[in-house]
Amino acid sequence: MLQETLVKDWLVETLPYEVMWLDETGKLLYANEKFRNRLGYNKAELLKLSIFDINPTVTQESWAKHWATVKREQTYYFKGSHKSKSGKFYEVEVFTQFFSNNRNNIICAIVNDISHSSFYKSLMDSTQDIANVGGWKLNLQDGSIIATTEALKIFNAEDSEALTPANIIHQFKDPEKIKNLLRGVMRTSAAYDEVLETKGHPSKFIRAVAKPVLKGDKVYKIVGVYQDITERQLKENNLQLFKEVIDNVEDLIYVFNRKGELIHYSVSVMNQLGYSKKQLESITIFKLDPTITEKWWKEHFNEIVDKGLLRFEWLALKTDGTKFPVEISANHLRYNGEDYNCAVIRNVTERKKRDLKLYEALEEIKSLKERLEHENEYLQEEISDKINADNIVCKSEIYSKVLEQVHLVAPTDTTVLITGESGTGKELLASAIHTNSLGKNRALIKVNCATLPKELIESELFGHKKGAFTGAVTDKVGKFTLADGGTIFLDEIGEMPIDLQSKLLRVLQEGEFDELGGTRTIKVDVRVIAATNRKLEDMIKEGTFREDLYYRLNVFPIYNIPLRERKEDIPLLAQFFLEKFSSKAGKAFKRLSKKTVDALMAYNYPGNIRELENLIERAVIVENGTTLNTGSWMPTTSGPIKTAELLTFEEAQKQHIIEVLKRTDGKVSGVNGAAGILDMNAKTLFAKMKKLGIEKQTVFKS
Ligand SMILES: Nc1ncnc2c1ncn2[C@@H]1O[C@H](COP(=O)(O)OP(=O)(O)OP(=O)(O)O)[C@@H](O)[C@H]1O
Repeated sequence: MLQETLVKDWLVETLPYEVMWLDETGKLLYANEKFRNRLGYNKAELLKLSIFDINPTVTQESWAKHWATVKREQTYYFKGSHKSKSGKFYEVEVFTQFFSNNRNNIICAIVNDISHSSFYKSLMDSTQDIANVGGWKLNLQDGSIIATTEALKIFNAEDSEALTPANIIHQFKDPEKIKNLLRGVMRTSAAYDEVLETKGHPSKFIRAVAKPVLKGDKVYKIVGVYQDITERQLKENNLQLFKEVIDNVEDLIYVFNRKGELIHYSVSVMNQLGYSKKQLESITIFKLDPTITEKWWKEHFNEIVDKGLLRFEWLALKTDGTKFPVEISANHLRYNGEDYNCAVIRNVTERKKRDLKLYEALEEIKSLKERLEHENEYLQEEISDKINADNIVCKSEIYSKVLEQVHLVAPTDTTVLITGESGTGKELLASAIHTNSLGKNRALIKVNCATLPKELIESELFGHKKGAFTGAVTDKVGKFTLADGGTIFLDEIGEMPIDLQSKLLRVLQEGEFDELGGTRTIKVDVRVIAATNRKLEDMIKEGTFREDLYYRLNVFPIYNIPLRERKEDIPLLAQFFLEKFSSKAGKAFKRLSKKTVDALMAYNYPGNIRELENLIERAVIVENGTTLNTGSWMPTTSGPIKTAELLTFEEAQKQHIIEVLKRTDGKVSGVNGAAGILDMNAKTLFAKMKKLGIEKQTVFKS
């Protein structure tokens, strides 16, 4: 029997369950080792305890009820919580059995700690783990709290005790808030569901949910959940940040669906267009802009879906009816199988204003350019006004008077004698007289008396018959015959040999002459224009020019003024030559710089207009650009002419020719010859040299 008791004791002690025996008063009669270990008591301590120590939620009243139930049912199963010696609670399932022996009644309870073991528990744990959710239950009767592992993990707590209201509030950044929430649920059964931020770095965002469990109208327990939503919250915070960024950008951002319904918009839409949040709640593109038709929207939407992105300009409409220019980037968005048009709209009013200003500035530049062109045209016109039909440039009053004389005498058949320095334009005046004369349709026959050898002048002027002199192999028609009915221009008349002068006088007086080597007298009706740079009066005195011829020629004298005496003409003449030679040389010159004009004006031009003409021709060759600037081509400015330095024109010509010949080593014609440099016909230069007594020996002697 004893043996049997021992075996039973041994069996109970080694059972894999916690076992305890209780009497009717709730006193512990026995507890096996497992039970003692779980609660943390030794055998002696344990035998002093009652059920009220082990489960503080049990009252005398509830124990009596429980006793009665177990007695009646004999076996009874329930779940509850036990408190260890250290004060920690843990959940248990209890199988109770009622024993009655010789009026000794006991309850034998087999207790199973289910806080860690059950399948459901582990399922719940992993669910909690995945969802970062931890549960807790606070018993308001005894202040005991049970919390799941996940709940402990969220707060880095070792045991449930850390989650009691007194402990938990200090975990949060705003302890007052959680305190109030807990107070609310305890006192007024107010459930809560809040997101609270914990202390610490980094902090956590915890969703705290709690509900009262009522017994009658009294809050008996609070069950709650903590959920770590830090990650989600941060995402939400970021999203919120993005949203704020979007809302705070200047651009308007709209998202429309295919139907044209406004799905999302930035706050700027309200600010800039004047809408309220409510007005935008269920608005469509058609209300936002009544100019948009359903058909247009459909096509536009499809185009965006097709191309992915469309950029265009538009006028945004404000609620007050005013419009402003915008630039729209419409993007295709595909989300959850739906197409959206996300439009970013930029107010371009300022840019447009700038564009307008730019446009206006451009227009102004254009009109200035046109004005300049007109001015240029005007200048051109002015020049062409000054260049008359005879290609004579004239601005000066003094020269205008000369031209007046030209026009006065031109339509008459009066003989004209044009005098003036070389290069002043005597030949040009002769042409002008001719082109304004009645015989203008006939050619102007020109004879340069200086270029012809003396012995040939007669035949040149009057013609000859074959055999008239040695070398006269054919008949030759003279220039007077050619000029019959028209005009003959006798240039350098001062070079006319004295013995021919009487023959010329006869033509002038009687309109007839005898053909050289012929028998007949030829009658002609010729208008004579003669020119000379020599002082004929002096020649008369010297006996080299017939006085009667002089008077016959000098019926209508025109004195051509040297350029230095009509400097006002220089700018126009220079411009005229610049254009003439520029187009001839294929250059781009359009104008002369002021400096160039000033320098040209400062020069005295012993060679007169011809010298200016040659100067510009040279400049056009050596320079480039559109504006002619001064350069090496410019002659050194001649200062005021001192009387003592003044040479006679002939002497000046002689010295100049000698100077040139020295440089060409006496070469007169051909490449690099003096005639080329002096811009003269070689024959003329030979004649001139002869006349001036220049011989090669003279050149190399000096
Ligand atoms: N007023 C002018 N406007 C434009 N060109 C002119 C003017 N006067 C002269 N010229 C030009 O100057 C150059 C010299 O003129 P022109 O040959 O008529 O002078 P000239 O007095 O006859 O000279 P020379 O006595 O040496 O024969 C010519 O090319 C001529 O076209």
